Amino acid sequence: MKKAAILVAGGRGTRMGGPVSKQYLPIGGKPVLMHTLEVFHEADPSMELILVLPSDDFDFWENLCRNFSFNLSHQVVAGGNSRFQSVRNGLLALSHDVDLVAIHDGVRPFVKKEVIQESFAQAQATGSGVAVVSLKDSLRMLTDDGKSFSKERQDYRLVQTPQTFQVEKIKKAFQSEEIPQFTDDATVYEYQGWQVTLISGNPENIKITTPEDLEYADYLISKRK
Ligand SMILES: Nc1ccn([C@@H]2O[C@H](COP(=O)(O)OP(=O)(O)OP(=O)(O)O)[C@@H](O)[C@H]2O)c(=O)n1
Ligand SMILES: C[C@](O)(CO)[C@H](O)COP(=O)(O)O
Repeated sequence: MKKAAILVAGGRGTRMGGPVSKQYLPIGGKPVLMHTLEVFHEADPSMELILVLPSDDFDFWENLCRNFSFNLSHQVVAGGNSRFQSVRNGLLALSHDVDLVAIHDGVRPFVKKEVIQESFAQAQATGSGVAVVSLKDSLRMLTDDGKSFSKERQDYRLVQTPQTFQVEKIKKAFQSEEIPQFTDDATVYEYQGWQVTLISGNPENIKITTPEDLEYADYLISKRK
């Protein structure tokens, strides 16, 4: 089974702020995206790697790779105006012989290679493998009249990436017209009437979104050394 990964990094990181988009910021002395590409390569060195970036950033990324002597082979593809569109562009760039594809946020560098491997195993067996984690806090639902009521937290999961699929099915799913509910790839897949398979993610696989996340990312990297 030939595998590929699409790492989406076509966003602008508005919640992080700052002059440089978050996917290029250094953690542990190296840009976030280089960590993410490396863990996918470690999970399976034969995996095809596709990196989706804003087209304005192509030269910037090439220079970063040169400055960091980053030689891991990958294909760069132009992103779209939404995450959905960036994923769709990545899917269109896959080689024709790829059977399974992991879709992953480029700004989640702390995914464990075992989670990536399990997501591929489940996708091969069932069509999909979507990383989720349990909630640690209690949960409340807000009502229109300004009140709230508690919900059973064991009935819910927080959804991460990777979200891995059989290529034929996820390509078909992404032919749908985009709707606001498509905040992740599992939702696009499910919209076809197909059930997704959940796998256990790793809790430290955070989506680096705000400046506090970057501080936590630095802490996680420092613990590895
Ligand atoms: N048009 C877009 C928007 C988002 N993404 C990617 O989807 C992932 C998750 O999105 P998010 O964390 O929201 O990133 P941004 O859109 O960059 O952040 P913000 O919403 O704060 O602007 C990121 O790796 C981001 O680069 C993308 O590939 N193309
Ligand atoms: C795909 C995702 O990371 C799963 O949790 C999430 O839905 C992305 O949301 P965002 O609003 O694009 O950051």
